[in-house]
Amino acid sequence: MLLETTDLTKRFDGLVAVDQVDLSVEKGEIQSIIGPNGAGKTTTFNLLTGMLSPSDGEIRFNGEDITDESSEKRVKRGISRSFQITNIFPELTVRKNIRIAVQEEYGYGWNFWTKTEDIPELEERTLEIIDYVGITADPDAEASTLSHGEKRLLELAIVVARDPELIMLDEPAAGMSEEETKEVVDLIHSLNEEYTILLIEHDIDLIMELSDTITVLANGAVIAQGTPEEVGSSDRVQEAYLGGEFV
Ligand SMILES: Nc1ncnc2c1ncn2[C@@H]1O[C@H](COP(=O)(O)OP(=O)(O)OP(=O)(O)O)[C@@H](O)[C@H]1O
Repeated sequence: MLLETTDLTKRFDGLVAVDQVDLSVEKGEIQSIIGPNGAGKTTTFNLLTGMLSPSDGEIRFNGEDITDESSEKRVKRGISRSFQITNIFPELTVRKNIRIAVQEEYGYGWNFWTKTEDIPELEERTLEIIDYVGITADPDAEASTLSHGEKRLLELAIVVARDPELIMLDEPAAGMSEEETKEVVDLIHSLNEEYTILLIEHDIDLIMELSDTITVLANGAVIAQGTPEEVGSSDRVQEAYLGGEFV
């Protein structure tokens, strides 16, 4: 198992946002975490990336206990999360945004004044990633000038640059047109040839199409886990979604 949690729990004062969640993410799969608003999806992601510390429970990655590790250490282990665009430096070019992540991965460290344009391996890797992710925008364009869809691609390029094993995607299709959503589906499929994917998403069609496994949360707890077919036919899931979506 690539990623596993046991009894993962997060309490905020009186509220149990994540309630004894057992997750198992297998190497090579696409797993989705779904659930109504406030179900605990984002909090679970924050626990997995180390942005929040659990109140209880354990997180293991490749069999090792990472429950108390820093976010940066988890990134080094290969857990990389795509935030909704917030990883991007808007005033820097597409190329520079990616190169900063490549630099960090290659151990050069970075600051705004480091001259790295002259290091061929960084430039080569940067261009390779632009090509792999399918960014068609001008690499020398300022990130702030990109369309929403292109920004999401840039965000993914930054994630890929950290050479992850597990890519965590936070609503990858949010704010995208139907056409762009199709492209995201294709991109996630092709990312999955190399990486394990864990995603949070509200778009049920996209989830049913992409997922090998779905974990459904409601009020912080797991109410169903299984293939899209299994989860879609669960009465508890139908109830949690007030009928509708899965029918
Ligand atoms: N820092 C916090 N302090 C207090 N309560 C919080 C905090 N973060 C989240 N919560 C609460 O925990 C519960 C779970 O929230 P969370 O954001 O994880 O749900 P979600 O499934 O991601 O929802 P959405 O689909 O709306 O993004 C909610 O009731 C939320 O109000």
